[in-house]
Amino acid sequence: MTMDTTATGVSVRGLVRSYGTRRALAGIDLDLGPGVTGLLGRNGAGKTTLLRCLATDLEATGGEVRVLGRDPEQAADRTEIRRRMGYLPQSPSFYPHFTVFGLLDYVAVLKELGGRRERHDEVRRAMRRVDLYDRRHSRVRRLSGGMRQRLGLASALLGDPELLLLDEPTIGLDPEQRIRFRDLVSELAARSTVVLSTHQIEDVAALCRRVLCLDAGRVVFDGTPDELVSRARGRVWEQGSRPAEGVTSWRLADGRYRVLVPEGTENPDSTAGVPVEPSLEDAYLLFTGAGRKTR
Ligand SMILES: Nc1ncnc2c1ncn2[C@@H]1O[C@H](COP(=O)(O)OP(=O)(O)OP(=O)(O)O)[C@@H](O)[C@H]1O
Repeated sequence: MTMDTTATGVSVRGLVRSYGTRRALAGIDLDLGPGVTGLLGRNGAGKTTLLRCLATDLEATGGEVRVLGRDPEQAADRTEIRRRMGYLPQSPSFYPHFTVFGLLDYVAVLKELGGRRERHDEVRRAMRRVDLYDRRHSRVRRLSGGMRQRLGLASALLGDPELLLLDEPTIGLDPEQRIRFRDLVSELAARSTVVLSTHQIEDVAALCRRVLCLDAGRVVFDGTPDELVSRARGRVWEQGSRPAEGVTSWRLADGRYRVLVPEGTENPDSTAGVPVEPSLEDAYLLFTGAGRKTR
């Protein structure tokens, strides 16, 4: 595969990242452009590690990475990437004594967002976008968990980034804020590349044109949400009796069992039930390694 080094999006070839002897990313090839791409996978699959490599927060152990056409291994390119990218880490940490406005202004200074007036306008815009304008004078330590998450999002949105990397962005948001978030990201994705790591299937269904399923540091599915569901057809069953050990299944309200049959295997109880139309959640569970032991 040749490398796409155009100035938009992300291009990755053979990306490996190890922590000591543990391989968190085991050879990833990717090209990402405008729109929202959902990064799915169970705990430990490598999602955060991949986002951190793209965000210039972690160096690759092997392979090649280009972000907005730049090479994160070069100091000048790294600075340029950081200026043009927004990153919401999994557990954003803030200076607790800063006010909401003060903190965002500080980030805006680091991002070199214009002169004082222009910068303050941008900070106000970011606060309004995440509905924190009324709390602009509040100290960070006095915000609720969901408000802190929104503050992290506002900081990622500063300067209308060309690339937005969001690690589990809707954790702790109430339903109203979650809908607001979707609206905002969907609007941004019309012109920017957005990568969203999440366990929230509803967010994937609402936002993502493309999904990547990671399992043990590899991409095991790359396609649209509809294609993910199609691939699960014939692999989701409902049956009256409890399935055999070792198969992922759960009891439904009517006492029947929903059973997931992984690719390459057959339902051992096929006479006890019938295949049913898979949901996106079924497909997600099937292609992110449900039922196997965590590493
Ligand atoms: N700083 C670290 N030091 C050592 N190992 C790490 C470190 N960060 C992650 N790992 C390991 O790398 C693997 C991938 O972790 P990563 O955080 O990328 O997964 P994830 O898909 O984001 O998981 P989650 O859904 O739980 O956030 C895991 O096996 C994890 O234990």
